[in-house]
Amino acid sequence: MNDIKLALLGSEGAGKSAVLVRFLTKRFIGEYASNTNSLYRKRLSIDGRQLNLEVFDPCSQGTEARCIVEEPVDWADGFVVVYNISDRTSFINAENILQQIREIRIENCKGEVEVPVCLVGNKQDLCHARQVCEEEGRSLAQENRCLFQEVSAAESYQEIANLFTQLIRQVMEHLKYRADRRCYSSSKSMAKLINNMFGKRRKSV
Ligand SMILES: Nc1nc2c(ncn2[C@@H]2O[C@H](COP(=O)(O)OP(=O)(O)OP(=O)(O)O)[C@@H](O)[C@H]2O)c(=O)[nH]1
Repeated sequence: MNDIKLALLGSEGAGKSAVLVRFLTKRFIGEYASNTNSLYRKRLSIDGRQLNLEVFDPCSQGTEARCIVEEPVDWADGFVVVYNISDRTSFINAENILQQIREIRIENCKGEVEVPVCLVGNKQDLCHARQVCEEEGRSLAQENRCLFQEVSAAESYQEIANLFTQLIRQVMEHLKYRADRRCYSSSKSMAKLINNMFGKRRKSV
């Protein structure tokens, strides 16, 4: 059974909880308590594989502060960064968060910076009040090599489900790649060790 840990990041009120709850329950619930950190758990089956999904939805008051972002960046295997298409400030904040994810991963993961991320432009139903065009979201996602989708947690489920599924697939591949690399490098060190122990002796025979 795979364990997949995701973190939701974004401005206060961007609709992080709404997007997540839509994915987990197919329902839209208008209001959520926003003054606590929440950890959601669900068992899923994707491509025939059973997984335990954990999603951290941090209390976003003051998400701009780097210390709030740092904790989930260390913990998570993948990220969902949400902004509100009718709020440019939330888009600028999403841009900063993507940058912070990169910086913190560089600092903490010794160069292993590629981590699956999806950028979500929420509240697509408010397009009459749009402040961020879809193209801007797409190009920010391209710059950061992440998935991108505009959605409306209030009105639709399918796009959100597709996006999470794609992200979870990327996370599973990423975890496998990391495990293979660990395996390869430990078998390389084992080969080196064996060589050191026996190689020299063989030479002197
Ligand atoms: N019109 C519209 N409103 C939405 C949508 N998604 C969420 N909302 C509303 O936006 C407000 C904030 O939603 P939340 O899901 O609590 O946002 P959040 O990012 O988790 O907020 P914090 O927990 O405060 O950080 C609520 O009033 C939701 O009902 C959407 O797709 N369309």
